[in-house]
Amino acid sequence: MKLKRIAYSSGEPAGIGPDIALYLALAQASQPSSAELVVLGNKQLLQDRAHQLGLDVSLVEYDASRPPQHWPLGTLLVAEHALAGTVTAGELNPANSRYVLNLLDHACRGCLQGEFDAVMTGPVHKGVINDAGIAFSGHTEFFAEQSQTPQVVMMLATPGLRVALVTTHLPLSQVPSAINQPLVESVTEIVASALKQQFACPQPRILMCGLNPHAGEQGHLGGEEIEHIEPAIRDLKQRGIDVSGPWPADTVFQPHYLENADAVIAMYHDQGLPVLKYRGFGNAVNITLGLPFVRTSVDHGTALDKAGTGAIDIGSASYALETALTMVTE
Ligand SMILES: NC(=O)C1=CN([C@@H]2O[C@H](COP(=O)(O)OP(=O)(O)OC[C@H]3O[C@@H](n4cnc5c(N)ncnc54)[C@H](O)[C@@H]3O)[C@@H](O)[C@H]2O)C=CC1
Ligand SMILES: NCC(=O)COP(=O)(O)O
Repeated sequence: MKLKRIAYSSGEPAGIGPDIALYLALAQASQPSSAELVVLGNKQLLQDRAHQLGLDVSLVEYDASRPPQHWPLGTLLVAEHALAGTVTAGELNPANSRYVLNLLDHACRGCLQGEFDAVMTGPVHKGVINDAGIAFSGHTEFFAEQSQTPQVVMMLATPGLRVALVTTHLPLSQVPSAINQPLVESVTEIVASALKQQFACPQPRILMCGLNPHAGEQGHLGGEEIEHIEPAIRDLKQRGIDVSGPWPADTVFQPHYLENADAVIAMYHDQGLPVLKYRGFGNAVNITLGLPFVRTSVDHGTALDKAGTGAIDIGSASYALETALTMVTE
């Protein structure tokens, strides 16, 4: 079988994204025999970080014209991108924001054009990218826009729980007006189809959260359930999708409900993700559903306080890599 070529965009240079690449190169479990990992990043930065961490990693320049191959433990293949400013672990420098975006551009273009079979993203710092004058709300939205995909879905998964979101990086004040019946339906359809095709759930069972406390309490605590979410559920059921709700979010995340479900759909970021991270932080993956390519990501952020210290956990990165590989080989 042909080896898969997976891109790892190493993200914010002052964060732990580069450290993750170095530790992955040294971890047997993270060197799958069926894939070649290409780190999109900067060789000097990786060399400096390896030195800071006391790691012995051999950096090899990536050549896109050569077929993927299996590299020995301790070797890291690097697709070179130039930095614009100095990098100090833990200290953000807006001068490097364009570099971060260049990594994502390469990843997206490479996946669309067949250079890469999938991308796993390292963490970026959304704030510093915006500080540099570049509007950016997240990888999810960036990859959707770059690949001209009108609707994608953010789903995080850890063993025993998958949580997908109707809205992603939106100020809380804008969430209620963003929720409407067509959006709830299209998100649910993407989740149901991905569960079937990419996650081996032949008959996906989906639990849908309400937006308001107690799912609106029959309209006494908010009207979005009656106006948008319930009609969407009725339509989806008529189309054969096994979805129930709207459930109060403080009820549905109980084992009693979750044990009979393949995914929960939450209405907004902080309704679903804290539960997911409480259950599986460090052993969870973020997946963008609906893109024309496979994109997975770590479940955490830039961890600026840990960059260059060696006190990091690469569990989520390993899981994200493994998930990407499973998704491209299925
Ligand atoms: N996939 C991505 O690109 C994501 C990026 N972010 C960005 O990260 C930035 C910082 O976000 P925070 O809320 O501080 O979350 P964070 O995940 O960076 O850090 C929260 C805490 O967890 C620790 N931590 C995180 N990952 C760790 C790891 N692998 N090993 C050991 N400790 C780890 C950190 O040291 C910190 O104490 C924000 O700008 C945010 O936008 C946040 C989530 C995902
Ligand atoms: N909390 C997860 C998160 O915000 C990651 O977003 P994205 O950069 O993957 O879109």
